[in-house]
Amino acid sequence: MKLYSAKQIYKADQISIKKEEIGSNELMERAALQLFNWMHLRMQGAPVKIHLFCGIGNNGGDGIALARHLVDHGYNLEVYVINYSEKRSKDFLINLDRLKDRKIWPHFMNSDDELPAIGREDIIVDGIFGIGLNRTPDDWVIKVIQHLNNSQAFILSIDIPSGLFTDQGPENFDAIIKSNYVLSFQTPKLVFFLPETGGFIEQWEVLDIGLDPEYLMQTETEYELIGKNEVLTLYKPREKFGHKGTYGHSLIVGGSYGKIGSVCLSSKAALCAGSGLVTSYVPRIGYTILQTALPEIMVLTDLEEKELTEIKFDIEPSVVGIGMGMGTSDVSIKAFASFLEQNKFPLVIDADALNILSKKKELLKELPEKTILTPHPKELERLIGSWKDDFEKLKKVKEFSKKYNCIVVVKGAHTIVVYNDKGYVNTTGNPGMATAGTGDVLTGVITGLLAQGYPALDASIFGVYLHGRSGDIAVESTGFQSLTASNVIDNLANAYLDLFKLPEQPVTEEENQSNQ
Ligand SMILES: NC(=O)C1=CN([C@@H]2O[C@H](COP(=O)(O)OP(=O)(O)OC[C@H]3O[C@@H](n4cnc5c(N)ncnc54)[C@H](OP(=O)(O)O)[C@@H]3O)[C@@H](O)[C@H]2O)[C@@H](O)CC1
Ligand SMILES: Nc1ncnc2c1ncn2[C@@H]1O[C@H](COP(=O)(O)OP(=O)(O)O)[C@@H](O)[C@H]1O
Ligand SMILES: [K+]
Repeated sequence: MKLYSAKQIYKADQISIKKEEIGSNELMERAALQLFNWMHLRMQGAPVKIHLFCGIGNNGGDGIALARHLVDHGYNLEVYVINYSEKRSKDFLINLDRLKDRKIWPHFMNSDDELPAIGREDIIVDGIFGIGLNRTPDDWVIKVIQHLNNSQAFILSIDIPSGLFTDQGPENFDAIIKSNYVLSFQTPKLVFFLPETGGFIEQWEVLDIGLDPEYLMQTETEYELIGKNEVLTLYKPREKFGHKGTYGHSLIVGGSYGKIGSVCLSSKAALCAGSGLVTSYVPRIGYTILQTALPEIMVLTDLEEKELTEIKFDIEPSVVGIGMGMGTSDVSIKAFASFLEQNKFPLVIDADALNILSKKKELLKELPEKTILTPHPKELERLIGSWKDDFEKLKKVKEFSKKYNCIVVVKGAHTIVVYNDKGYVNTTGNPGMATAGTGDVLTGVITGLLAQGYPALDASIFGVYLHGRSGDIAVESTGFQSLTASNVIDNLANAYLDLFKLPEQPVTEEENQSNQ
């Protein structure tokens, strides 16, 4: 699913109005009806108190139009207009008049007005600011927003939590509504998925207001949201006459005294992702451990007992996944540097190998094209330097990707795979995965996919999705706290099977009767 920018949404808006020969207030009416239907389906006329807070732009207009439908259906409603500007939008005014025709007078709130009492069992609808926010709200509006956040009532936001910019980082985190549910028009917004701002959205859903499909389809976006539909097109089925050679040979290089487990995890993950063969390359101390833990895997060892001192092998792997548990001692740095200088195989680079690249940036030019780097936030910071907000971070990652022609997997709750100017935002995974070794598993999965012939970008996007989906299936039986990296590997099989499971279909009346 494409993630459109505010500018693109406004454009879609204009094109739809022109093509369909409708007024902009008709589009607002569609939005309001969708909002109303969503609420009405769930509330079924319940007499819960609804506090509807509107701004004076089109987000507020949506709110005022929604108010009319709620009143027409007998809901228990209080409407407030936050008067933060004199410039009321045309469609806001049209809808305000329609509401007044029904003898409903909103409370117009200015900077000195007392804030209304809100019960924790009430519902707040937030239509203060939408995608038109272009500066931090005034202090008194921030106080209103804080008042709503502190009320503990359920907050339903129209389009986007008020106070959140659509395409830039926040300047003041106190100025943002903490939404329990966001009903977003036509497209979710990128900020819903970024670490700094994602916490302001508990759940979201898209409401289709019928913006011009042709424009939406033809328009390229900087970011795409990756779910099952997107990865299904990447999946490569196995061939009847395929053999283990067809599915490639992964070489996993890493480990040091006390950190051989990381190589076990990556190696097993590569195997379970479908790599035909897997060899692990470790210091000698790892030999017995790997041979005992993973009988399917071949093992090569360094001459040194406890750390890697030379990365040399006489096999021809399809891909090398390198760095987990490797350490950054002087000898291992040297080993990695001379490996890179001679290497001709595709690479997936993780953990200490990333830290070495950060220390010795001159090595970056040795990376083969489309090398995949999988940094967690700290590793990323070492690699590209610090950032002021998530948008600057992504900008820097894109520059880095272009400069070194590499793919950067920015790990997090919503991992973003970045290549050149484009970002792919993952939707699978859960907080149970914030546990030791899940990153090693990801490196193994991506390496295993590359070995099978997936192009590097596809392997990264699909690998991140599968890894998260395995974690989601695993957590159903482990719970968040007890999920381990091994559980993620054990469920890779289920994640693959899940790709082809159809969503549960609603049971029809006849089927229901014939089952009785
Ligand atoms: N195509 C779609 O998806 C459809 C979208 N629709 C809805 O429209 C919403 C966007 O509406 P919008 O453009 O009128 O902007 P909105 O967010 O209501 O802000 C209002 C105005 O406030 C101002 N302003 C900004 N920051 C400020 C600040 N800090 N403090 C004070 N003032 C500030 C700024 O004006 P300025 O003062 O800069 O001239 C801005 O224009 C969208 O989210 C959706 O709900 C639907 O109706 C149907 C179709
Ligand atoms: N809250 C979360 N939601 C979803 N995925 C998460 C969350 N926290 C961590 N993960 C995933 O778990 C993995 C952790 O990787 P990393 O920090 O490198 O762990 P390690 O170094 O222990 O292997 C990443 O793939 C990350 O996306
Ligand atoms: K809003």
